[in-house]
Amino acid sequence: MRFFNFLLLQKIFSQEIFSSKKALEELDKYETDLIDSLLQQIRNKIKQFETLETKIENVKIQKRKSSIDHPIEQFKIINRFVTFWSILESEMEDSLSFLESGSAPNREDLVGAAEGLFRIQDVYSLDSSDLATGMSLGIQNKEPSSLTVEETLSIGKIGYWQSDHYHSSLWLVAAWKQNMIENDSELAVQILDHLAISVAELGDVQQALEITAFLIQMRPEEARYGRNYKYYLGELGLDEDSTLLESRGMNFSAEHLTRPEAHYESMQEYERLCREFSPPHKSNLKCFYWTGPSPLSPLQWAPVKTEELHGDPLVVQFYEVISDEEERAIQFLAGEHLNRATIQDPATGKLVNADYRIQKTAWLTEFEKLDVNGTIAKYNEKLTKITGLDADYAELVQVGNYGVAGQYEPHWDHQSYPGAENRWDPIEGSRIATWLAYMSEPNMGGGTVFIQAGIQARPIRNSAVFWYNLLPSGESDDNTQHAACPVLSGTKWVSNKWFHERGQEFRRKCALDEHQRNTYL
Ligand SMILES: O=C(O)CCC(=O)C(=O)O
Ligand SMILES: [Fe+2]
Repeated sequence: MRFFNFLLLQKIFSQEIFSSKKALEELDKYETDLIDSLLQQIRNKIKQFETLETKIENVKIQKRKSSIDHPIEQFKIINRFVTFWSILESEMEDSLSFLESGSAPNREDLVGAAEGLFRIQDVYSLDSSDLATGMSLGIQNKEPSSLTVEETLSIGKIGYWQSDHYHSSLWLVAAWKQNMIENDSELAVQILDHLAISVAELGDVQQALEITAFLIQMRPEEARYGRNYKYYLGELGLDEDSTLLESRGMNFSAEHLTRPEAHYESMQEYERLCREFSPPHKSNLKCFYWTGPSPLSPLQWAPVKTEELHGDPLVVQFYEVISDEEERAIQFLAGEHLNRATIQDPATGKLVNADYRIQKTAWLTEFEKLDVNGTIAKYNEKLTKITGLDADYAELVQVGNYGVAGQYEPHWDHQSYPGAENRWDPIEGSRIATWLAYMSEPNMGGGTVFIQAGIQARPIRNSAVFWYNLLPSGESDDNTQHAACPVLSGTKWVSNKWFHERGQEFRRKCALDEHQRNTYL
């Protein structure tokens, strides 16, 4: 249409217009076409914008109904920024400055969010289909978040591209089940294409063969499926005429597939303890009001509600030791300093992200410019009064905020355990004790488990867990290995204070017996 008008226009303007009626008639015709063409273009744009409007409205409605505390919602928002908003931006022919700023989520965030879902489903034994179609996960007054088939498929594909065929199979089967209802053949092909390869990679060639048979029916023109089919037949020692040994119809499954071996020894125990939502009652433990480690440090703060969580190693939880205002202030101060927790790569010496720790941390000094009320100094002072250890001989307050399914796998806080390469700084000594305060309460998950002690400390707001990493002799207490369970839903803020050995000599006298255990606070 446009091209036609252009030719006509060229013809008209190659002559004088006012001096001939014919030229005017042609101009008139051109204008009629121009009007039709413009109206058509505007109508197309309106239709396109109406479709966009519906899409955006749907996101708006969905956001209102669901909570960002839900891990599925966390995946969805990152996915929207990586896929949806950027496409929308080009359709709107207008740029969304946030997307160009470089701070918008990227593919790495999307992979991290999908891996977070893999982690919580493993640790808490959750089924992919249940997660995809909506589980409340302790979030009240909001609808459980669910995924579209496309989103479930994209989680499966992320697993696939990460060569994590176990999780890709679980999510692709979930997508397949969802798509049985919607019955979109293009999506069906994509799901089965990835699923066949994933299950074959895990050794289930029989199922790969059956899936490929369906793919051949759906896309006979795709030669690759024929080749794969032959390959799987060969693997199974069957010839082309043999009928399939099993026929599960279209009920593909991944339940029988086994998860690859854990990559560290204490993983099973870590996961078991994290799953213990209501811990077994231990009758030999006490609750009491802790009135301070007298006589060296007489109580100056207040009697503290204390619960023994374990006797040896001694682990206690102090309740109501941090106020809401203090929590808010510390979270605010940490805000601008939060950085992804890193570890030193032993090979290169560079700081790198570690998958075993999904958390952002910030170190707070007593001299933060924005700390107008001296919150950090007062906090340190309080810790000294409660624990009897000198907070001047300790690291700065470390504040941590966990990300999607954030966790910290089993570790020791001190470095003098057997096999540790670098013992602690000879001047400051090792981390004698840990104060771990919970500054928010996740809806589900996010407890701290102690592997050898076999306990889970609940992340209860305003409370703190305290334990000694070293025996009174100064030797390492190897039974203090602990881990942060993945946050299943909600937000987890913690703050740590690591007291060092030096400077505590008169506050915590060392024992003469090398093996004496910690029996008092
Ligand atoms: O967040 C937790 O529950 C534990 C954190 C921890 O162990 C650490 O930061 O060293
Ligand atoms: Fe720790």
